[in-house]
Amino acid sequence: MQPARRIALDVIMAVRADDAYANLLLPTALQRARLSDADAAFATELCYGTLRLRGYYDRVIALAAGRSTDKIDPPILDVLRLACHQLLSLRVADHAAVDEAVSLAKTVGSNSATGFVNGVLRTITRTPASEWLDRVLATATDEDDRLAALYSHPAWVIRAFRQALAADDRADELEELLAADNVAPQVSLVALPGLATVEELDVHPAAVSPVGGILEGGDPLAVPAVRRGAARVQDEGSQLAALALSRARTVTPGEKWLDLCAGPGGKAALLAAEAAVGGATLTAAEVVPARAGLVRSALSVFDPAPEVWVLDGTTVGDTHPREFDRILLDAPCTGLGALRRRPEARWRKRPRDVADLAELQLRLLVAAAEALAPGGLLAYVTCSPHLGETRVAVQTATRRTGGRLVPIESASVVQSVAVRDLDLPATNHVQLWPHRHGTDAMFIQLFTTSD
Ligand SMILES: C[S@@+](CC[C@H](N)C(=O)[O-])C[C@H]1O[C@@H](n2cnc3c(N)ncnc32)[C@H](O)[C@@H]1O
Repeated sequence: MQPARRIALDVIMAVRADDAYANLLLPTALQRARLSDADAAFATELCYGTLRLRGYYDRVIALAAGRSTDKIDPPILDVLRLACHQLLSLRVADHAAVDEAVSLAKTVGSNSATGFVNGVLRTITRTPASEWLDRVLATATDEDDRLAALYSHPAWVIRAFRQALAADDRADELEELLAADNVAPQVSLVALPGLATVEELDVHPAAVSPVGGILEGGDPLAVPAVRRGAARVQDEGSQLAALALSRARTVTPGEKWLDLCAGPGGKAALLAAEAAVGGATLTAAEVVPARAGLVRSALSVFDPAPEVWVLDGTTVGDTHPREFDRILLDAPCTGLGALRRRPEARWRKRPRDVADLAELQLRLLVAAAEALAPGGLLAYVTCSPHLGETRVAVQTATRRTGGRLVPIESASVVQSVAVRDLDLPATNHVQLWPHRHGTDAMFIQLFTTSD
């Protein structure tokens, strides 16, 4: 049995059974197995590809097996999904994919299950991949179901994306967005100002960020600036979000900045660098102690290192009223804007998560508003384009703060920071998109106060 397939199956099963995160589990598993670069790349493609396209493969499996996938033993279903990815997307030789799947099935199921896997996969191999697609699409009940099948997204996520795109007058870009979610992003790096330069990273030019670059393959730790903590892996949308706050206006030395939801510390590191260059002081807060530890380690490259508080951000208005000149609220959110880099996330989130998170986002926004000094700047950021977490949150927070929080035109700020024309619509906020900007779908709204 090939170790790449074994590792991929183990990770896929852990994601399903234990709510594990593939992007945390897989690198450790690969390191432990000491695979060659080629085998590690194969295991990664098998694992991420299978998790992403699970929705489509389940439809093929149901047709080939003649039964609904919830009637299939979950570990056996995982084996079938893994084989589907090889047969339908990677065009691995039929016999290799089927024989290896049967061997894997023996380790997780009964003899009859092994026969079942063999039978279902032989059925799949008898029909070309393009015809399976036609057959699956023929079963679609409506347009949302067709898109759900074709792009392997839950239908409720498709509806949320359609609404968010329509609100930006981009309704006709839905399929481009869904397709972009199924392509693994390139690795982008940020050079922390004052500690490293983009030139010394020796990488390809960034798509939009003035402090970023793109690493085309290879290990980020091979870049010396990354090894010494002066550069980090960071999505370019996140870079623009942090810079929108730090560069919206000139920094006055002595300004006090707060990153209210800082874990694991990516934006905090960029803000700390910007603060140090401008003579401001950053404090980072995070409610989960272990994540506050990650923030501390992200900030340990600075001397002096910014303070990190373990703090429930919803209380900051009471404990630190009118104290901070700039606040970043990178709110806990569904992460629907980062589906490219979190292959299993689309299947894990539920519509009710949006409602729970929206309430927390509002409480954090209201608290941040109270902690903001008169005339200060607040950046509300999510890596989700869901309107409930973006525009609706902004409108509700504006009301709930009795008008103290005043949205300011953010598109021109973000555009002025970016290195190329972002073609942003004339809206108050900024919504970035993977298919347009090559970034996660970050939402950015800057606010000031009315007093
Ligand atoms: C979207 S992440 C922030 C990502 C971070 N800014 C970065 O760039 O690395 C949101 C963070 O908010 C934290 N969080 C959730 N509820 C919080 C609360 N009530 N107060 C402070 N932090 C909270 C989560 O634990 C999570 O680490």
